[in-house]
Amino acid sequence: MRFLKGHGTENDFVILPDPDGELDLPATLVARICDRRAGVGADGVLRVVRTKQVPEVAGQQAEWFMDYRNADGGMAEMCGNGSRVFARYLVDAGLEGPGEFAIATRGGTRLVRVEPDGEITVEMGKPAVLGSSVTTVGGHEYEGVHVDVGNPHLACSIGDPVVQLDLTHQPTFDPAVFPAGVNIELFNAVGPSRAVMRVFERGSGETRSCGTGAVATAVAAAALSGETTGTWTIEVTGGTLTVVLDEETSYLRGPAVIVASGELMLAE
Ligand SMILES: N[C@@H](CCC[C@H](N)C(=O)O)C(=O)O
Repeated sequence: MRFLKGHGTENDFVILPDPDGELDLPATLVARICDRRAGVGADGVLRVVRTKQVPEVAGQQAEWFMDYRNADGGMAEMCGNGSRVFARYLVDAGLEGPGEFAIATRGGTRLVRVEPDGEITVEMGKPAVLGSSVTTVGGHEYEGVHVDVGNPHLACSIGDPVVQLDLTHQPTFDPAVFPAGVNIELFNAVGPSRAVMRVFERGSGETRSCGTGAVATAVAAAALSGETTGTWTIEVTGGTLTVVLDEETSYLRGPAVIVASGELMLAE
């Protein structure tokens, strides 16, 4: 099985080209591929399949479907960094031209644009603010904003420096609010339009970046000053992302690179 490896601000993915939808990809195989010692190692898998081959998304107006899986093999609706890496692969492979095109995701169709400097912008849709909830990290309880970016987030502005947090264990969350689990962002607002964020992702643990989480963080950070729009710089462990919030939608911009390709020996 051919694979490629790529990342967006060090949120890393194994890319599996499967244009005709022939690949059987059970959760156990995804988990083995993502294993950082016994597999290739990644935060998730991006299966590249023609939209028309997948009944659940076949109605979307996009040639290619990003079948995203978390490192534990679970499916998620959307992945912001993965969308950029997916777009980078499509352009590098000559499957889409450079410029603007749509991709299908479980969270709906997303427009992507390759910028002149090589960064990629993804239109992320209008984030939904659904109230507040709490999490406990290292014995400290933090309140945050429940934001849906296609997938669920709890974005918490905290007084403690995020660099000091211990995110080696699953933070607590309220299963009544998040019955399907949640991605948890902890952030410090460090300027008028800038925040430093760490994240514990559903199905992947702490990652060095999360694109949907950066959008959720921008929404929560803006809300602190009573705003719903603006351009935010989100510093993550693996780099820097830019989030634009406007009245109708949101945009995520950042780098996306392919770093390797090869032949996968793992099989079910
Ligand atoms: N890293 C991603 C989000 C991946 C999905 C998430 N773990 C979930 O389960 O919702 C991003 O860049 O958005």
